[in-house]
Amino acid sequence: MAYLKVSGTKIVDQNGKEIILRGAGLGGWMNMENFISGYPGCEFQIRAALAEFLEYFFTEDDAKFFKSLGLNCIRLPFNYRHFEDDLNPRVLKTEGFKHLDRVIDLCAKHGIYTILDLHTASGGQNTDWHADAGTHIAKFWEHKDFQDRVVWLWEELAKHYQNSTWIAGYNPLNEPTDPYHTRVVEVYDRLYEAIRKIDPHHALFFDGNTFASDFSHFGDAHKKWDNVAYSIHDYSVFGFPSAPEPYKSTETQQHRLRRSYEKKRQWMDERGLCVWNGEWGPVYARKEYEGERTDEINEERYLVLKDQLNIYNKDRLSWSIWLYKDIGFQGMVYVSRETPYMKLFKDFLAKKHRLALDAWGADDSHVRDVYQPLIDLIKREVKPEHQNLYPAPVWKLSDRVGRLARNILLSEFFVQEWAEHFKGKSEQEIDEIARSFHFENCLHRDGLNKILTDNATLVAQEK
Ligand SMILES: O[C@@H]1[C@@H](O)[C@H](O[C@@H]2CO[C@@H](O[C@@H]3CO[C@@H](O)[C@H](O)[C@H]3O)[C@H](O)[C@H]2O)OC[C@H]1O
Repeated sequence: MAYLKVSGTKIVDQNGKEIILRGAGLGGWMNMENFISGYPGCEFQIRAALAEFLEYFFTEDDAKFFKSLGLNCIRLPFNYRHFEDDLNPRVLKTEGFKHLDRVIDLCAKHGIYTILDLHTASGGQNTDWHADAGTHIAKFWEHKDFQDRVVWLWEELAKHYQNSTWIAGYNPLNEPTDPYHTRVVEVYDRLYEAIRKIDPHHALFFDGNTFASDFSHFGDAHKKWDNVAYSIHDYSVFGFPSAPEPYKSTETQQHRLRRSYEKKRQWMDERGLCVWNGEWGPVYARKEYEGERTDEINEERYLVLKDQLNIYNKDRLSWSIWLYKDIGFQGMVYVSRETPYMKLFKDFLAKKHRLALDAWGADDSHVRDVYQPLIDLIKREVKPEHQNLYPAPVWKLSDRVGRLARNILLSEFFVQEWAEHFKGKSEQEIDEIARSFHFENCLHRDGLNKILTDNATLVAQEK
C-alpha cells in the first residue's frame, strides 16, 4: 500500500490510477458542534461533560456500515485542544492521538481512507461557532503566535502520521476567513514548508478563503506547491430553510446550483488544478418542528442532493458530504429519540430550537420580532456602504446579527442549563447517556443513504 497523490486535476494511486474519493465528514466527534451534539454555544464551554462520548461516537459498526454504502473516505474534523492546551502551548497532549489513531485504524481495516481536518485553530481561523473561539473575530489572522502554534501542531501531526498510507491527506485549516485574503496564502506557505520537511508524501488539501469558497486572491501561489488539492465547500442555499423558493429541479434552479459550484472552482479550472469538495449537503426537516410538512421538505432536499451529485459525477469530483452522525438534522445516521441522551435533553432541545440558538439552518421565526429591531436600527443608522462587514456577502446583515446576538450572546447564558442536566447522575448513567451515540442506538436516514448508495453503484458501472 502506497500513498495517494495529486497529479494534475486528479488524485491517483501508486500506479497512476485515478481514485475518486467519495465519503463524508465525521461531524461532531473530536470537534463537537452545537447542532450536531445538542449543546448551546461552543465546544470549549462544554467539553468536560462528555468524555466517554469519544469512545462511542465511531466504532467498528460505523466503519462497516459506512463501507457498505459504497463510500471510501471519511474526513476527520478535530479540535486543536485535543493536542494542545491554551494554558500550556506547544506541549503536546499525546492522548489526542489515542482517539484519532483508533478511528484511522478502524477505517483502514475496512478499506476506508481518512483525511485529517484541523477544524479549529488557536485564536479561531474563522468567524463561526465551529472555530470554537467563542467570538466572531478570527484572531488567528492577527497574532503570529497563533499561526506559529498551528505550524507547530502540524509538524507534530506529520511526525506521527507520515507513514500512514490509509490517510489520503491533510486538510490543514478548515474554512479560513482572512479579511485581507493575503495572510491565508502566507500561512499555507508556512504550513506547506513545515509539513513537507517532515512528510514529503501526503497530499495536502487547502481550503479556499471565506469558508472554502474563494480562491480569487491565490494568484500564482500554487506554483510553489506540489501534491496539493484545493478544497471548496459547496453548500447550496436550496438545501436550507432559507431557500428562496421550494426546489423543484427546474432548469433555472439547476443552472443556479451549477453556477455557484463553478464560481468556487474557477481559479483551479483556469490552472488545471485538482478540486476536492470537502463539505456539502442539505439539512433535513424534523417532525417535531416541521410537522406534516417534514416529508415534503425532505423530498425537496433529496432532489437538491441528487442534482449536486449529477454535477459532481460529470466532473469526476472527489467529495465529502457533511455529515456522518448527529442528533438528527444533517447526519446519515442519527441518535434515536428513545435514547437516554435525547430523552434527557428533549425539552432543552425544543427550547434551543425555539430560540434559534444554533446558526446552522436556523429557524428564527419565533424570535424574529426580538432581533429585527436591531437589524432595522443598523440599517437606519449605519451608512449603507459600512453595513457589509466581512465575511459579507457570504454573511448578510441578518446573519451577522444572528451570530452575535443569538448564537454567541444568548447561547452563553444556556451553557450552564445544559450542563446541569448531568448533575447528580451516577457514572453508569453518564455512560448510558454517552452511549446514546453508539451505532446500535442510532437510526439511519434511509432516503439520504439510498441516494448515496445508488450513486456509488452508478459510478462503479460508469468506470
Ligand atoms: O463545521 C461545519 C462548518 O465547516 C460549516 O461552515 C459553514 C459553511 O457554510 C458557510 O456558509 C455558506 C457559504 O456559502 C454559501 O454559498 C452558502 O449558502 C452558505 O451556507 C457558513 O458560514 C459556515 O459556517 O458549517 C457546518 C459546520 O458544521
